[in-house]
Amino acid sequence: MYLVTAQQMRELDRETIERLGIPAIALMENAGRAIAEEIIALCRRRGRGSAAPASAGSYEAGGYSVVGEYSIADGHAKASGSGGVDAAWKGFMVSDDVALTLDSAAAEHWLILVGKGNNGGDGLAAARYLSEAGVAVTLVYAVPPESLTGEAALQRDAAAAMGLSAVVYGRDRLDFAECSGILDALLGTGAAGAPRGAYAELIAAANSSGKAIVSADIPSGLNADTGETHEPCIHASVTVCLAFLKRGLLQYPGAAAAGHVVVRSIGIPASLAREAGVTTYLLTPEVLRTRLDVDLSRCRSPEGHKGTYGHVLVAAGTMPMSGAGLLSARAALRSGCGLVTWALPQKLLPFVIGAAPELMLAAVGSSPDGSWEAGTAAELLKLSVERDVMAVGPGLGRFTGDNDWLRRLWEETACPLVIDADALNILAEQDYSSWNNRRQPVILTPHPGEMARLAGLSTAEVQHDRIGLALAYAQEHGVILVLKGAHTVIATPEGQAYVNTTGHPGMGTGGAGDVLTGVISGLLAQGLKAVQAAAFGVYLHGLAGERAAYRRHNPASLIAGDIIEEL
Ligand SMILES: NC(=O)C1=CN([C@@H]2O[C@H](COP(=O)(O)OP(=O)(O)OC[C@H]3O[C@@H](n4cnc5c(N)ncnc54)[C@H](OP(=O)(O)O)[C@@H]3O)[C@@H](O)[C@H]2O)[C@@H](O)CC1
Ligand SMILES: [K+]
Repeated sequence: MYLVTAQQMRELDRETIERLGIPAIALMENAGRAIAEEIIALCRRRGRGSAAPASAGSYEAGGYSVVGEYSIADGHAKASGSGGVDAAWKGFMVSDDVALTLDSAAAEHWLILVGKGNNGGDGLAAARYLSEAGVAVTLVYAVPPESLTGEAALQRDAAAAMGLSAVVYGRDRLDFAECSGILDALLGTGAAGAPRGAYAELIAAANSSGKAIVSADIPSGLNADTGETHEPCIHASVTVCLAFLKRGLLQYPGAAAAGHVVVRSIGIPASLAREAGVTTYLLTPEVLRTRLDVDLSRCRSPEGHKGTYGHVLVAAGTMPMSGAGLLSARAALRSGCGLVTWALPQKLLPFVIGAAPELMLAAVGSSPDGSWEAGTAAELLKLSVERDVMAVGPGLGRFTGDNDWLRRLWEETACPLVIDADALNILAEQDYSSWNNRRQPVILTPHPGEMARLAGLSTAEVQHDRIGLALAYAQEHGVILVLKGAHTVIATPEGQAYVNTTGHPGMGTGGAGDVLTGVISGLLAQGLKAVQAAAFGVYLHGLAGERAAYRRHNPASLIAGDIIEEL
């Protein structure tokens, strides 16, 4: 599933209209119908006492979900809002337009908040379809209807010709308490800055009404690219995103404001996005399989042995943070690699022997306090010769000469490197673009604080547009970047980005990142390419976190070791 910016969306709209010759009004009709169908589906679910959309084709994590029109389970197209028809043959049958049929329509009254642009036009089209389904609607124009132009004006006239009731905000009486739901069609991808005037007042009133809100395309007040929420911003139950998923709907806080996101086709072919060079994707099983060529079954050869599945070297852990190394090393084992060697300061050895009997231990250095030393680089380089990947950083601490230490590993190891935690902090002090001889890929796995140090930004600036930053950093530095946090972003030096939605808020616990480092390293050792290992590792780590959270009486009890056990 593609992720697009507002600018890319405008270009794809234009391509569809100008090159394919599909009239803009047809796209708007499709959008209006899709929105109406999702409102009816929401009304039905409310009637059944459930607020969540159907699960077919949905990618869900921690209360956030994206629902597509295609089932990821079987690859068959499924209309996400349709109710289904009895397939058994009972002679000649005529069925109604099920997706636009609502038994409880008489109990519904929706306010349609209409903005001046095409987003408002989508809302007006949706209002007609809802009215046809028997739902009472009242159009609430944010601006005088005469100021609408183009397709939105056509929709205004069609709604008026159908006799739909309409009020103009600020001129006519309006009572949110009288409605059963609100369609937010105020601002879409053409919005600029914080909502102004009547738009701001309507958004604030809608939010405080306590009614269910469905947003057309994006919640009004959201920056469609960055996920920044302006003041005010609609807090939707459902967002019916049109044609392609907008980046801002996946990035927090926008992802929280959007509620459940349903992506609906409106007649813009996906092939246009590919031709236009859109290279940002939602990380789904389908994307893993088809774009990244990952074998999701993780099939193992009947003739395989431990040598078949690769050998990870983990350089990690100090006396006060030995657990970080242990978690990474154990996670690498659980990811399916054949062997894991944990290189650790000599002094730690007696304390960790037996902690995970499956691990091989390699004591390095001779510091009396169990910290790392610059001289261990030579020992690690020797160890790395027989290994397929080196993971460096978890629980490493800082030490004299650590800059040169990391530089040697970077320049002299002949295997892929996964760099995490304090090794990232070391890197942040370097102009490592001048480092040489790196032929094998490097994967950096920063959390937002580490990313801030790497990029010379504040954490808030990192979080402002995680996708944009990850893409820019990975391309500039020639690394695969795994920007951790809610909806981890994986960006490649070639300019692709994948946004993951597996995971659970309970995973915000010490050591969860160390586990991820181990998983990615273990997958690399098994022969996955760097981008495959990074993306699949993040995806599996999130799934394991979800399973671990659901096993607990309360997800807050989740600890990093639980994630390893669910891998
Ligand atoms: N054929 C197509 O293109 C298709 C488009 N589609 C739909 O169109 C949407 C994009 O439509 P759009 O480009 O017309 O912009 P849109 O978001 O409706 O609003 C822009 C208007 O709002 C105003 N305004 C701006 N910022 C403001 C603010 N902060 N506070 C207050 N007002 C503000 C601004 O007015 P101005 O200030 O310039 O007078 C401007 O006129 C897209 O999200 C999708 O829903 C789909 O149906 C597919 C086919
Ligand atoms: K909207």
